Amino acid sequence: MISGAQITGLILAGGRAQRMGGIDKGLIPFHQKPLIEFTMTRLKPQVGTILINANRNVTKYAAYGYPVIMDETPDFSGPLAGFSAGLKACKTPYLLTAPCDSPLLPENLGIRMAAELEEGDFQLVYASSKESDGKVWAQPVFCLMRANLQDSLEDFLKKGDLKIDRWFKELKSSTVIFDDANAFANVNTPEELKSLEAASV
Ligand SMILES: Nc1nc2c(ncn2[C@@H]2O[C@H](COP(=O)(O)OP(=O)(O)OP(=O)(O)O)[C@@H](O)[C@H]2O)c(=O)[nH]1
Ligand SMILES: [Mg+2]
Repeated sequence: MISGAQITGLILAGGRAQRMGGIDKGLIPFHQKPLIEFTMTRLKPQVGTILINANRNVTKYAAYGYPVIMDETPDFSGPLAGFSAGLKACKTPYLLTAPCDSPLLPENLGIRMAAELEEGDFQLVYASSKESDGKVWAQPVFCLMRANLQDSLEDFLKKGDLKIDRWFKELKSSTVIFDDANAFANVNTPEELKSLEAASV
């Protein structure tokens, strides 16, 4: 069985947050605390160690006591740039990613995805959420992967492709469906921030 100690948690906070007005999304206050702290609190018990992927305010993120890694490419080329930096810095056999803007992420994210990865001998497992109307949505930035995928991702990015689902299709991958879609609620705009805050007192 894959243990939490074998997993490095990668918090993705490297985006531009354009829909939030271009400020650093991980640091905006949510219930009076920087948003990233909620992802950190939920992820911490599920992993052995944490890495923070950020491209701005590195000193502020470093104050949490975890390594802060930046994208190698300075052009905000998307979450796969964060995955790539994470895989390079990862010293455990598995990497579990979660975005900084989903403060209610499942407490059993790691354990369920690890069970799926192991059972099917997959290279990568991503989360999906089931809405109340039964629709299932991929949540590809919640992802457990083998740390040996670094070369595969490098080759993919070298082709100039940035689409996360296209990389997944090159791999032996699977998904785990979580019934509580609310756990994946994410904050993209100031309005979403307000309404999620009101809904999660
Ligand atoms: N490392 C890295 N992560 C990114 C990049 N773009 C997005 N992400 C991360 O991917 C996750 C999902 O992205 P979005 O929700 O679109 O966040 P965003 O790109 O900052 O926001 P918008 O600019 O409004 O799209 C977030 O955790 C982002 O931090 C990037 O260029 N580099
Ligand atoms: Mg984006």
